[in-house]
Amino acid sequence: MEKPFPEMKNDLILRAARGEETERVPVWIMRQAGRYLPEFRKVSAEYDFFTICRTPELATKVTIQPIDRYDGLLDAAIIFSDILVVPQALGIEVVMLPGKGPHFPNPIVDPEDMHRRLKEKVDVHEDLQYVFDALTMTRHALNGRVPLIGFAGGPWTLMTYMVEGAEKAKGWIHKYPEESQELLQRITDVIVDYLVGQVRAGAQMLQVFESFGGDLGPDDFDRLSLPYLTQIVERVKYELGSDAVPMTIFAKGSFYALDSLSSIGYDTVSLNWTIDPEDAIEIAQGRVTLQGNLEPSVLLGSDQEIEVETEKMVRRFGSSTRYIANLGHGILPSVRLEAVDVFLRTVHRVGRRSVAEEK
Ligand SMILES: Cc1c2[nH]c(c1CCC(=O)O)Cc1[nH]c(c(CCC(=O)O)c1C)Cc1[nH]c(c(CCC(=O)O)c1C)Cc1[nH]c(c(C)c1CCC(=O)O)C2
Repeated sequence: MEKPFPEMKNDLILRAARGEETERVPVWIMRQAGRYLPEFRKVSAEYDFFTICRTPELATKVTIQPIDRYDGLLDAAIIFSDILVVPQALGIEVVMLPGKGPHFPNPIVDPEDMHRRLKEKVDVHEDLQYVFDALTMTRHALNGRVPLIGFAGGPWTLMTYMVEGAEKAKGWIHKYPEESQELLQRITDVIVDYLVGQVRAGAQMLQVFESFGGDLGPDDFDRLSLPYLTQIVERVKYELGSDAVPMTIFAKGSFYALDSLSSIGYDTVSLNWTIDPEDAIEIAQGRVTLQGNLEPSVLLGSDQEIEVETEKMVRRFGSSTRYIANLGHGILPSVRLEAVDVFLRTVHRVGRRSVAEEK
């Protein structure tokens, strides 16, 4: 018998994602385990990025770092990993260049190359078991303090990386339209198994990062991203049961797709700062919980500015009970520790459920 997971002491974010009433607006920060934390920099000076991902003890440790530092202020942990572990599982090499980001030494150059090099059958329990182990270990170590979020990259975003960037990816969709759909489908199939495995291992909420969604215009998004994002949510919920786990879609910059993204089965839609809260609420019509969307560089400003901008954001979203506060993208590495504290405390202060009534 496996050890049961600890009882939850704070499930605010899960309730908000499902559209239930919450006492206050929940908050977490994309990339909250990262370089702005001195304790993270210490670990990352000692171990290579993917070594941390592949070592459950290390992944658990860094996942919990922000939860400890901002004790009682964050309402979720997100497992320390990267969206690029899926291309690795498909057989494509990825290295993380410190301070520069991901690098693909041998990107896929054409369909023939894809057929030759892409692994035909990926068994996520063989290639990505280390993520599942990290999730199980972290879920126990969190001891019910906050829910644990699992994640994957969106197919269009991963394809862009695998063929070496947006220009090449757009070249593919015009030069090799059928094989592009094949590549997107093959990536999607792995993502579905991967997300299902994450939930079985202990993830309590899932987020799909279609970070390069905004590179596509509305028509291309409908062809190259939306069908796969739809498959992901439908198939994961089919496998696990539709109430098993709330799912968030973050298609960064694809504000034009908010209506469709609100109607394909995701519980939460994460927004960046290119859409006004009022417009988002109007389009979403209560079908989904909205998450976001502070411009991350606000956290580079003074405490006072952070407080003003955060308060404005929470009040603007606040008339919607279906809201989770976050940044519009990942936290920047040069953000001060105190700035994060101000952001979180402001959400706690302004986001009490009286906000809606005050308006
Ligand atoms: C596009 C993307 C990637 N990775 C991810 C995305 C989607 C989100 C987004 O749009 O930003 C997702 C991701 N990457 C990381 C997490 C961990 C959990 C968390 O949010 O705290 C998550 C959720 C760790 C990481 N992933 C990376 C770091 C920094 C590693 C380091 O240099 O020490 C961390 C903590 C590296 C990474 N990984 C990636 C890039 C572009 C970079 C370099 C840019 C950067 O450094 O911020 C690919």
